[in-house]
Amino acid sequence: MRESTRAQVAAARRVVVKVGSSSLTTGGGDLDTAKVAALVDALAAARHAGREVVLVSSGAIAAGLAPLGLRTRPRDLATQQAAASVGQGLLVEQYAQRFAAHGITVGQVLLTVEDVTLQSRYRDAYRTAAKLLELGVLPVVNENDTVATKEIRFGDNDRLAALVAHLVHADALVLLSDVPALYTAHPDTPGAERVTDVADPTRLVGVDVSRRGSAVGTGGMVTKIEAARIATSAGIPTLLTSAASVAGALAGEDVGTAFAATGKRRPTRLLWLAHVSDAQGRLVLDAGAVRAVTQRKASLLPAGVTAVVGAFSAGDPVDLVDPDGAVVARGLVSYDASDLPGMIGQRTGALGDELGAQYARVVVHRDALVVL
Ligand SMILES: Nc1ncnc2c1ncn2[C@@H]1O[C@H](COP(=O)(O)OP(=O)(O)O)[C@@H](O)[C@H]1O
Ligand SMILES: N[C@@H](CCC(=O)OP(=O)(O)O)C(=O)O
Repeated sequence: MRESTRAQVAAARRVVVKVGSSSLTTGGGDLDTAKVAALVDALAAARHAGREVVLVSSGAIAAGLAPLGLRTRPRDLATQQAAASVGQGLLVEQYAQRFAAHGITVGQVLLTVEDVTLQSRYRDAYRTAAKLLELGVLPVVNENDTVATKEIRFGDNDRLAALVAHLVHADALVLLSDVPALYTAHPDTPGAERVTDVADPTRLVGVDVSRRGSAVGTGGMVTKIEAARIATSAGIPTLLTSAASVAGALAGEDVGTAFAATGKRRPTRLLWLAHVSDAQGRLVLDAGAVRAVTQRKASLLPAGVTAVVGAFSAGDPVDLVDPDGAVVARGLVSYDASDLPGMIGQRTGALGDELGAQYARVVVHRDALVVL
């Protein structure tokens, strides 16, 4: 029989643990040092048991509130970035001090979307993380909030954690929040029940995650489910529970919601493309091109495109849709939207003769394309 997801989490040698702002803050939204200490104790015990831990921690904005005299979490991006700039150092200082008391050194890793999407950058990010782990350092990861702009932000750390789990070749992902598990509806709803196991994402039909998360967190359960989907589709078992249950989760106890691994690993860049990016436009494909792209895994050629929708630039993610408008794939387009109308429907050879060799290229290369 296949090992249960909880047993896989318990056996995982390299674990990514993500903790949300809601689990690290006081009712007023400030950093709660007692909560940080409790988390550190549990993770230090895992480390001393010979496991490798990568911590993805939110809380930079929360930690910056008090020093800036802010009473509530700012809504505008610029003030959030300023708060994160002030708070990130304080957050890592907390971790560094607490882990040092257990004889563990931490290293700060701040990532942007590009670090896990551009091939050269994610190799660098992987190398750094691998070296830190080899040196016995516990990486503390957060989004590089101060430089990330709205268009290219993860926004919440749930999806970042799933991509980091993939990046560092983790054996399991543990998502910690302020609720013990995913419930069939918001936990305040009468009759809401714990979802104990999710064999595959189709089992979530009917689970209501529409209510927003806590006042300090971002994304609520929607982004946690999305993170679990990213990780499990890449072969990484995922457990969602409260920060208070982290030790139980790492020991394989019957806590939280366990999401079973459903797929195999694939390049990180393509994971991002499938799950995180916002498509900037659409290319409508004829039936032959749909078959070529989805079944033969071929590149998309100008001859198979019947219409172009949106104002995208070369390099942007676009959706590839079938003649009925259903999204079949997503890819990074090689041309600006304004270049395409003169090319579509034509054979690449003819285009090369007519417009020059640079126009004989594919519209979306198969290496920059993910079938959905
Ligand atoms: N079906 C559900 N099950 C559990 N929690 C839910 C559900 N729907 C909404 N939530 C909310 O999601 C919140 C956790 O998300 P969030 O505040 O973003 O946390 P974090 O800071 O840990 O990322 C919970 O506090 C809860 O209010
Ligand atoms: N990077 C931000 C975290 C964004 C956020 O709020 O994430 P989360 O609490 O995990 O939903 C911070 O450190 O404040």
